[in-house]
Amino acid sequence: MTTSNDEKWIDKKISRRDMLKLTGVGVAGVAVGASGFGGVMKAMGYNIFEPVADSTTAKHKVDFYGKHQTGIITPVQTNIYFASLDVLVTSQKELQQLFQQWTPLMVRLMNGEQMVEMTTNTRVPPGDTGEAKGLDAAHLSLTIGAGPSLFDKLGMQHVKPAELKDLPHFPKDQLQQEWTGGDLCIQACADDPQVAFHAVRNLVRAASGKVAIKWSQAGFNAFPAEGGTPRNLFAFKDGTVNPAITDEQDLHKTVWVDKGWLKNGSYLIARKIQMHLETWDRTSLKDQEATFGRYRDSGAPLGKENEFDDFDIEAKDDKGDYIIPDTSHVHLARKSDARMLRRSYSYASGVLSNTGAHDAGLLFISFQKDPAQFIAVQNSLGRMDKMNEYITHRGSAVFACFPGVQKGSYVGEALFNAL
Ligand SMILES: C=CC1=C(C)c2cc3[nH]c(cc4nc(cc5[nH]c(cc1n2)c(C)c5CCC(=O)O)C(CCC(=O)O)=C4C)c(C)c3C=C
Ligand SMILES: [Fe+2]
Repeated sequence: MTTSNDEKWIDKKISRRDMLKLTGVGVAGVAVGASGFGGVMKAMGYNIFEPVADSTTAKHKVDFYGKHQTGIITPVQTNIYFASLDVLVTSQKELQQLFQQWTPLMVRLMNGEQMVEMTTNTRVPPGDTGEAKGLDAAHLSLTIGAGPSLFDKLGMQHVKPAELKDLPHFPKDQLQQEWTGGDLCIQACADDPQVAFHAVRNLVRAASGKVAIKWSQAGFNAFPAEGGTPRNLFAFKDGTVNPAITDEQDLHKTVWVDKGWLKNGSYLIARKIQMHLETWDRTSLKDQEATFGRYRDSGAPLGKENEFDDFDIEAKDDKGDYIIPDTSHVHLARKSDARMLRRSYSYASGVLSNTGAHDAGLLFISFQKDPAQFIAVQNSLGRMDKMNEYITHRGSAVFACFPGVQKGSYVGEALFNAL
C-alpha cells in the first residue's frame, strides 16, 4: 500500500515530465503498475483511459479489437497462464474503472510492447516487470470473464445471466476449494510461456488493491513438427472433434451467446483434471484405446483409418459388440448430442507430496453459448466413462466472457451499459 507520505515523496521526487514518461501518458495514456501511481495520475488530472491502437508492425500478433474477445477462436497457442481472481473493489464504478484501466494495457501487451514507456528514474519501481522485454507478441491472446460470484458481490444480480451459475456437483467430483470458482478470470495464451505469465502478472500488478489471485494454472500444448492435433499426457490426439474456427454458422450455434449484454461473448468452463499417469502407464495399449474409442497412434476412431474419419457410435461388429465401446470417452461424449469448443492445455506441476505421484493433468477449457452444453456432456460421461479410472476432477469454474472490444470502448462496456 502507498501511504500519503509515499505519495508526497513521489510528488517531490518525480517531475511532471518523469511522470509522463513513467506512465506513458504522452504516448498511450495508460495507467501504471506500481500501487498508488494511478491515484497520483488521477490527482494530476490525467485521463487513464485512452485507446491504444493495434500495432501494424508487431511480429506474431493477434489483433485485440473485434467482435469477439481473443483466445476463443484464436488458433490454439502452445502455452496458457490462467488466473482466477477475487475482486477487492466494492462498487460497480470501481469495477468499471478497473476494466477501463486494463483495456489499453491489454492492447499494449498483445502488441508485444511494455506496459509503459521505460523510465530512467531509478528511484521508482519500473512500470513494467520487464521479463517480456525483447520477446515478440508471441500470438498473445487475453480473455476476460466474469464469474457468478462477481454479480452477487457487487449488487449486479439483476444483470446476471440466468445461465451463469456454479456448475452442479457431478458424480466422482473431488473438487478442492483452492482450485474452484473466482469473480473474474484472465486467460492468457501465447506461444511463449513467459509472455503469457508476464501478461497476467502485469495486469494483476496494475490492479493492485483491486483484485487478488485466487488460483492460477500454467499449461502447455505441443504441436507435431508437421502440424496437426496436439497430444495430451495420455499420448492421445486431443482436440480432433471441434467446431471449425472458420465456420461462422456453427460457431453461432455452438459458441457465441446471441442475446443480452453478453451477445458475441461466450461461457468459459475450466476444469482442473488430475491424470493418474502412473496407472495409465501400466495399462495395455488395447485398454488405452478402448478407453478413448480411438487409436493412439493415428487418432482415428476404432475401426477407421484416419483421424478425421467420421464414425457412428451405434455401429457394431460381427459379434454384435459396439466398435466404439459404449463405456469409451468418445462414445459417451458424442451420445449426449451437445457440442462445445474445447481449448485445453496439459499441466505438470511437480510431484504430489502425499503419494509421490506426478501432479499432472489437463486444464480442460471449453467455450459454449450455454454452460448447459458442458453439463449435458459431463452427465453423459457420468460414472460410465472408462477414463474415470485414470482421472480426478480437482477444480472447476465458470465465467461469462465479455463480447469483443471496439476501438474507443473497453472490456465489459456492454455490462455497464446494462446496469
Ligand atoms: C464434459 C466435457 C469433457 C471433459 C471434462 C473431457 C475430459 C477429457 N477429455 C480427454 C481426452 C479426449 N477427449 C476427446 C474427445 C471429446 N471430449 C469431450 C468432452 C470432454 N472431455 C468431447 C465433447 C469430445 C468429442 C467427442 C466427439 O464427438 O467425438 C478425445 C478424442 C479426440 C478428440 O476429439 O479430441 C480425447 C483424446 C481427457 C484426457 C480429459 C480429461 C483429463
Ligand atoms: Fe474429452
